[in-house]
Amino acid sequence: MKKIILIAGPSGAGKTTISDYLNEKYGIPRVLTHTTRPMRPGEKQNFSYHFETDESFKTLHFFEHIRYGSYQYGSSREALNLAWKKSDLVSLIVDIKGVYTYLKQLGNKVYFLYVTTSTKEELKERLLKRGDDPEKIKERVSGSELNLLPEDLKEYAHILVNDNLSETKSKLDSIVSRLEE
Ligand SMILES: Nc1nc2c(ncn2[C@@H]2O[C@H](COP(=O)(O)OP(=O)(O)O)[C@@H](O)[C@H]2O)c(=O)[nH]1
Ligand SMILES: Nc1ncnc2c1ncn2[C@@H]1O[C@H](COP(=O)(O)OP(=O)(O)O)[C@@H](O)[C@H]1O
Repeated sequence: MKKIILIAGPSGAGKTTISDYLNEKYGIPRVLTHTTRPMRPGEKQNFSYHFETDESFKTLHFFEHIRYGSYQYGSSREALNLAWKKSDLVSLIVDIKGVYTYLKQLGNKVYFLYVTTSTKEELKERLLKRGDDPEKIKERVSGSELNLLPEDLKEYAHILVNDNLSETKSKLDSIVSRLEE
């Protein structure tokens, strides 16, 4: 059965790192989403995201989309189907609002992985190290941008505390072997 590992959690928790690991070790492709935010150092067009202008973003057909500050983000059904053509198991990084949409539309095809760290300080340190703008970091670690796990999503969430990367990888190994059964 086709399945999607839906990855959500605070900025800096390790969502991209996890998605990259799943891709590199298990060939689980990431469903690329579209954004109008600028590329960060090290990011590549059509690799991290499909980077769009406000104009090109308007022309796309979205499954769901959201705005974060002055930037837009969205995921398309086309991109999901494209990834499912390559593999029955795919991953997708979304924010918490996106999780509601996917659970509603795709039901038991969704394996919801909520990634977090034990402390907010760890998130801030990682984001500083990653080279994020300190003003943006403040926004990302407060309010709705923190992407806390809402009470009503707890029953669907598989919580992964990513403090230690090697422990995280071994937890991911067990998750993948269960999902591939
Ligand atoms: N709902 C939704 N959220 C998205 C989409 N693409 C990215 N996001 C979320 O947008 C937020 C900001 O992403 P980004 O600017 O890359 O920063 P990051 O959180 O540091 O990785 C993150 O919470 C992502 O999970 C999308 O297509 N739909
Ligand atoms: N377990 C970990 N311990 C220390 N640093 C980590 C860990 N997991 C990820 N990182 C680093 O933290 C930063 C944020 O991770 P990233 O995967 O970009 O998070 P997100 O996609 O959730 O914003 C990156 O520089 C990444 O290399």
